[in-house]
Amino acid sequence: MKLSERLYEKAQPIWEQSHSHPFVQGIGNGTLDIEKFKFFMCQDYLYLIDYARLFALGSLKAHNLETMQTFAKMLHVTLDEEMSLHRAYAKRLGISKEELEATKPAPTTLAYSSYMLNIAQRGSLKELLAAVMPCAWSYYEIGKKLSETPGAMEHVWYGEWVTMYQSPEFGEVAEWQIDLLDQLTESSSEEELLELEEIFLTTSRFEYMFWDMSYQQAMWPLHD
Ligand SMILES: Cc1ncc(C[n+]2csc(CCO)c2C)c(N)n1
Repeated sequence: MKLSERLYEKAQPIWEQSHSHPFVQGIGNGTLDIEKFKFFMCQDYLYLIDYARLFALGSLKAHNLETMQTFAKMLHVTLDEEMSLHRAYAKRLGISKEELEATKPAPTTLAYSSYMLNIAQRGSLKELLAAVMPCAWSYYEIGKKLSETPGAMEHVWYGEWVTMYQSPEFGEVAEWQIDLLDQLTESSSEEELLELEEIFLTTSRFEYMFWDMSYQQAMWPLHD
């Protein structure tokens, strides 16, 4: 069994909770409160800045030129395509570029980004991939499922979001990460596979927490 098949199976209970979360359902059926979406967009923008750094670390840790190039391409896709979606949304939502960039990270954003950066800096390419994979993969799954709801891709606010994440281009990013980790773990020990599984499940849980944080607009306690 490939590692990705095992990870997919193990993560299903968590991913299903994300999919049925009211934030995700609200994007699909268009009922999500726009204030919650604004909160999400600002926090996600910060998240993507750190996520892009992970791709830079991937390039650094890659074993060959082709892998370096693909990480560099994903870095570009994140900074210039995915974050362009956020910049365009911010404009429509009345959030200035300065305001977007001055967003303070909420506890969950900080915990999630810090965890991934820590894993990626200390570990090899395998640990890095296990940490980043739920992001691209679970978003692609969510995008595809939500795009099946009639009207979801045409919704005045959430249509562009659904259209972007269900796109084959984002599917390819997820598939490339999956194939590379499967290839790198062909002869891994059970002990190593269990460690990678734990990382993958941890960032899957963080994905769920990110939806929930956005729904609750959960900032720091005791902040001014
Ligand atoms: C919390 C959070 N998790 C995942 C994504 C989605 N995502 C992050 S990087 C990437 C690959 C190419 O840029 C994708 C699809 C997000 N935006 N925010």
